[in-house]
Amino acid sequence: MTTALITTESPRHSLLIYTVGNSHGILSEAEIVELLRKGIKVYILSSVSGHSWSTATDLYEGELLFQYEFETPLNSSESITIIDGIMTEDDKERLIELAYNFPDFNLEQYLVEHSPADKHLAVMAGAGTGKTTVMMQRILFLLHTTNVALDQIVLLTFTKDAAQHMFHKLRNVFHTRYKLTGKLIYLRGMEQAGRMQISTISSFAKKLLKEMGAVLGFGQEVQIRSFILERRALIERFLDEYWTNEVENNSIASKLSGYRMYELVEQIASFWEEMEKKGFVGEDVSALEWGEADSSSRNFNQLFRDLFSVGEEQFQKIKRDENAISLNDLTRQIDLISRENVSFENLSNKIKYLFIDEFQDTDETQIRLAVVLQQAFKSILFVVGDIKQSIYRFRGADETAFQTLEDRLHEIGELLRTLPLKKNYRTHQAVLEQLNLFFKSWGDQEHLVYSEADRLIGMNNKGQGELVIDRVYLWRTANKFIERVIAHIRSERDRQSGDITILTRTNQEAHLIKEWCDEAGINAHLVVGGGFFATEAVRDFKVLLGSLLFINDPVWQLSLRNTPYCHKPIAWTALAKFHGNSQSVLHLLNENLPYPEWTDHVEMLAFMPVLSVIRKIIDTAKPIEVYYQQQLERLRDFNSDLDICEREARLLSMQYQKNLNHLLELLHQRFSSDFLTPYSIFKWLEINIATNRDEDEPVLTKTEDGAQRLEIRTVHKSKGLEFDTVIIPFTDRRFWRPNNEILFRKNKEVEVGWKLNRSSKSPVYRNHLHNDLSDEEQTELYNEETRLLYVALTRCINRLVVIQIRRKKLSKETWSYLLTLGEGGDV
Ligand SMILES: Nc1ncnc2c1ncn2[C@@H]1O[C@H](COP(=O)(O)OP(=O)(O)OP(=O)(O)O)[C@@H](O)[C@H]1O
Repeated sequence: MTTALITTESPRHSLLIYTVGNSHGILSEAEIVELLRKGIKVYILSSVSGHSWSTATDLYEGELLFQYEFETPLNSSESITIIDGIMTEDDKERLIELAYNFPDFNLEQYLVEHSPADKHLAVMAGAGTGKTTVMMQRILFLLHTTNVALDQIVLLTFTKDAAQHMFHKLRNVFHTRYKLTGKLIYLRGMEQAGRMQISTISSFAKKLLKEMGAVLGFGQEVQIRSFILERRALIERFLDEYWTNEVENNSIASKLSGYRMYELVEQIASFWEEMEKKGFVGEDVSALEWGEADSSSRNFNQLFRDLFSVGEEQFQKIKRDENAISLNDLTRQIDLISRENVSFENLSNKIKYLFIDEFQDTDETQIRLAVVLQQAFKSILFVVGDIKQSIYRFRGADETAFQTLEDRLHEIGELLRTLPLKKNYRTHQAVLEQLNLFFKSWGDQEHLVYSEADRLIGMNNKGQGELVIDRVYLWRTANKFIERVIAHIRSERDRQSGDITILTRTNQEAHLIKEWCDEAGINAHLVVGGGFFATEAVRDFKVLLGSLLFINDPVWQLSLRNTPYCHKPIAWTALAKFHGNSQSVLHLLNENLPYPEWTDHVEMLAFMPVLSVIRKIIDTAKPIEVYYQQQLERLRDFNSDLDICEREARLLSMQYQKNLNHLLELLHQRFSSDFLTPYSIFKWLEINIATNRDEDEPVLTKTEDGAQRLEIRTVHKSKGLEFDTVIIPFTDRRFWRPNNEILFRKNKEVEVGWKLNRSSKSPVYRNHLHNDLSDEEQTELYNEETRLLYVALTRCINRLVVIQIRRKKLSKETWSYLLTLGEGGDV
């Protein structure tokens, strides 16, 4: 038994008491409350019943600060006291034994959170088991028990969304703690969270590179660019020369098999990008092994071998000359810096603790980056993830991330301990029980790395949970299916006020659902990656700029009259009588200004900075209010319930405003110069609308909209999140494999398999290695689809609605088929 003398002063982070003789241990209730008020966690496991706690402890219970469990009978007869997780091996063994008797006490989480501060730790655990939650608690543990400052902790994750989510979670943790304790350390935490290094791995690498780039020949102001055009130009030049020589030799041109130049350029560019995503850059590319090919494909094989090796060399040179690198090889560049044995000493921030969430999605170079940083700063690593949720294979991640990290650390004499978590706090027990059956069947069939140890133990039994599998036998018409999906959405909305999310595999499916919802007058928010520049707020803003620039162009002026920057819209039909006479149209438009001060604002552009004029226009035209009215009118055509229409219109206009603010923020970031003109903004917008698929739409937070949210997301965009109700509508779409593909296998050297197939009617070209790698790829693809479905199903808290489409002959390559496996394969 630990005989530490407990005073209310001694614990810095937590106190765990197993008590035999008295219901609340060696401290009085008042002393316990005093500890809680200081932000010290208290766990009391008691074998004596009868203590009813005053309401003072209630506050702390829901916030993971206080836990009291009472259970009988117990074998263990001696009391235990553990302060800040420090315990002897003996205590630990007894605690493990005890934990069997206290199922609501989460020993696994306790051990992760309190693991010694100087040890690397990997937490590999299934969905909803509290990986992110325990990461936040771990940060508190470190703040309480070591002298680390928040800016010495780096938190990395994989997507911008997840980074934002993590930031909000951490701020919330500090906020709650501050509310409960009033302690300054938490208030400071809230303030500092904004300055902490919480980011995606690539933006973190970008920052490092800016500081360290000189070593690799990059200047301080190194740029990160996509280089799409430069790379294409390189390919074109290479093909031109290749083509010319070969035509002179009268050989290859005819054998490049009907491909047009631009098609080939496109294809080669996309293969090149794939290589980069998988981390093959510079010398790696010249060292790739292309093997042999049949006579019909031999020329392509040779072309690729030659082109990539020469092209990559030239590409590297361009990047250096331009003092820029491409996004995909960011972490790799850092890796190169480390190989130059550069000291990281001069970096502005030291990294004492490096946390990485969603670790299963890191690729090999990123793992090396973690190891490089560990070595450079002697950082302690804390990585969490779930290989069953590894869904970024296309970016180079695979299921081996944890093992690779362990191996790399081992090589430099560091030890990575792995701990599991098993209790799932997210999904209602009733739903989870059935989900476990699916997961087990996929594990049995080796589609998922899953064993009995991965079985999730459901802790959520609040309210009612339900898994609805709506088995739909092939619908004769598409309309019937749409009706069914919409009926589900409506009925879930009527049922409860929690968030509802519709999850799809692809962006295209998400857009389809959005269209169906729009047509049915249901306001649903589409959250797919990179949609920002396609939003109404951005398009309307472009029209505004166009009409400021082209003041005598009736098309722009008329378009403006149909945006919320105009108070009285003019219908296109009103112009019919002018029979296309642009002067007359312009005359009419000038008589109907968008709003009274419009002409003054146009004139201001001559002497005021453009962004100030735009601000004035927004303040005067009040596009958000106009947009609200427009939406309200539109919605009333669908729905007679005014309250509902007003609510939906309010949500839509809040989103519009959020997008507009985001755009203005981007403009400020992008254009800091005084010489900014409307034309430069216009051009920038035009390019981004046409090409930018990376910028995400900012999402309304729960507190902002305060109402039930209905969202449509791809599964990739749902990573790390949870929703009261999840609806999964498309389950019969066949897993998709591209016609053209490039595959890699790492043996002694890296082997490349490629396949070209323009359409189902054209011939297939491939090298022999592609034949070898193709089956493996098929299995990988299947397994990744299974993992994607695993992520989708595990996002739900209470209700899960899956529309399972069945046909007489159901393709095995569908989610529907995977779902039948869980029911014993009844297809
Ligand atoms: N000990 C706990 N007690 C109560 N609720 C908890 C506990 N741990 C986690 N939770 C809750 O369980 C839910 C899932 O937690 P979290 O998001 O941290 O899991 P995760 O393992 O990161 O999930 P995923 O991998 O699926 O994204 C959250 O709502 C969280 O607040």
